[in-house]
Amino acid sequence: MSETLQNPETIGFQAEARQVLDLMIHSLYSNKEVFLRELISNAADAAEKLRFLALGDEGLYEGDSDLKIWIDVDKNARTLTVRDNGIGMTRQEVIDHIGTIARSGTRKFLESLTGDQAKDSQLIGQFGVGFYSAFIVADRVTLETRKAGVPAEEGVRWESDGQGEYRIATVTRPRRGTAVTLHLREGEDEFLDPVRLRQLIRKFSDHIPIPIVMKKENGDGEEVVNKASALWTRPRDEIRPDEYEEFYKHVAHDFEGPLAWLHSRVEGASDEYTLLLYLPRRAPFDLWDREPAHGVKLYVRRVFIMEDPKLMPRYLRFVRGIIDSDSLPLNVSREILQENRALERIRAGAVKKVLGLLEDLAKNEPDKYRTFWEQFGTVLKEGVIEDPKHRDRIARLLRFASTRDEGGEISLADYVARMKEGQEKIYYLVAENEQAARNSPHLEVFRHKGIEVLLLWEPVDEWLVAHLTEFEGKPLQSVAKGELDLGRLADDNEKKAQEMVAQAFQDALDKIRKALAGRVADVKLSRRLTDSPACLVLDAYGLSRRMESILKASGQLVPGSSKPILEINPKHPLVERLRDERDSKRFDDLSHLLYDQAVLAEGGQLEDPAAFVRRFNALLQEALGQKQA
Ligand SMILES: Nc1ncnc2c1ncn2[C@@H]1O[C@H](COP(=O)(O)OP(=O)(O)OP(=O)(O)O)[C@@H](O)[C@H]1O
Repeated sequence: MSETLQNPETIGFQAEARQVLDLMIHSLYSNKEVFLRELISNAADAAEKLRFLALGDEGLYEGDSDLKIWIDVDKNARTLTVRDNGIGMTRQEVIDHIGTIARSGTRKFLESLTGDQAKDSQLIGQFGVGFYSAFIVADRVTLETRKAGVPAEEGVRWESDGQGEYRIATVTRPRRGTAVTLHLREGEDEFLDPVRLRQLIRKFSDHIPIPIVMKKENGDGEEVVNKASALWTRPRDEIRPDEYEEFYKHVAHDFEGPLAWLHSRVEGASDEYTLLLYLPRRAPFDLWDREPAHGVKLYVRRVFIMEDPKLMPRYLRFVRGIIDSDSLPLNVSREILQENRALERIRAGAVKKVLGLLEDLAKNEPDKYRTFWEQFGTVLKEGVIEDPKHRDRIARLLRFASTRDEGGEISLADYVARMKEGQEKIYYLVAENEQAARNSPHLEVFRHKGIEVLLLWEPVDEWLVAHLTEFEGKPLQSVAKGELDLGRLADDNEKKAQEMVAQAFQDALDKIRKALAGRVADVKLSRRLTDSPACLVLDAYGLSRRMESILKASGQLVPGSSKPILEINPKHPLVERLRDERDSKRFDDLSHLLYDQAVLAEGGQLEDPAAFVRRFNALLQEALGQKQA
């Protein structure tokens, strides 16, 4: 390396980078050989990107279209080099892609660490180890690169010891592509051993569709070490599970193996394509980002075209893998693809297959399905809203918590199968959080009568139930909206008794309405409550409070918010006390307290907490005073 360095610059990593790097080195040390997979994976991606761009501009090949990855060792210098003749990088790209370890989500990632090495190593894998895994075995890494199609003088050299900064300079590089040289740490000599390297390449990178080349043992020329054929083109029964798993780690940039996969060749009337699609074991950090970094990769006749999260609908955005089409034109651009009919058909086919895979897991591998649901259930729920065509299939895949089940694993089919004699509806409750759901006063009558209620508390659930109005002909009914309608489950004797009580409470109801004017739409006697004194109920079509606050938080205008109905339990001693209260000030205070505690029981926020405390203390003092007297 004797060329002159131009424009040398020393640049510091971001604040969190050192931490991420230290952690990676420590937590991945027991799997240190993964660095090789990561570097080869990047080199293969670079080759595939060039192959695609060269479809439109042959000149990018600079006369060399034989794409390869070379692995070289220099025993004297104790270096290992992974080199490719792929797309290469400009100086700015090196700064942006290689100089940036800490990307979106880094802080969240660091906060999620537990200090437990085994757990943290899984987390860091999920975060994406990539290029920086080189520092597990190297105390200095040099990267030289030159972008395809730019002059040789615009090469770049990047070097770092991973200690907080890197140096970058412009160099002359006649060869296009990237070479990453690892200056191995003391004791890492196994990575200078060609036999060991061959073994690792076959284990991790056999399926890489680009030839990986090493010098022959006898020093006589080069040889290809891997199979170098696209895995998905091989017959299913000839592919071992570990080959599927290694391929997943490469396409998905995941450190852990997949949860499940499907490999299928579709030969339709007008399209032929192959799907190799995977479900990850764990949700990635950017699952909730608007623009996730990764998605499914599209190939046309084995040529990589693009990686696009939009190849799958949003509610299946966790799916990874490849779609390889025989029928799309090779010279497609991203824009054309967005509107391509054939691609639309392929996407529709892929969605069906993924739903099929999920159904299969749910039926035959419930443990795996449980893992899937824990990681991605919230995302799948969006499908009910987003994909009306498959609403029924998706509804069958949903899992819920219920008043009968602590584990959150009830399917709608389970629920329907154990509905009570005479029960016509699927009852559910959407609450602020799990506790508020489980302890909600709205459930009292249902518990009393032994009717199961599904419990929901995720933000997406409000939308879910707005779109999922029925399942197998059974309407879904909120237990917190509208008149309590138990249909044929209602008891005639109870109805009569209630009419009698209503008479006795007429005056009291009027007075409470007056006391709470402006806060509630109405005050009624409750048939839902057995233990609590009061609860709030919404108009059958009104927006729930929670939906209102979600809409407000997302900056949307909420039309004149609908006030709730206060339902009171005439059998509760406090309510009886209120009915007989003659002091109008105390009557008012008690009425407000009933309302406020109904809000609190829902997990809601009081509009005027100070007033609540004042009233509450006044009554408390009175009660205590009475006791002392
Ligand atoms: N050999 C290479 N040739 C060209 N570009 C490369 C090469 N290696 C890395 N890059 C660029 O640097 C980026 C970062 O690589 P890195 O391995 O750190 O992360 P990644 O592969 O994007 O994702 P992950 O961290 O999830 O594996 C790549 O996305 C690519 O743009």
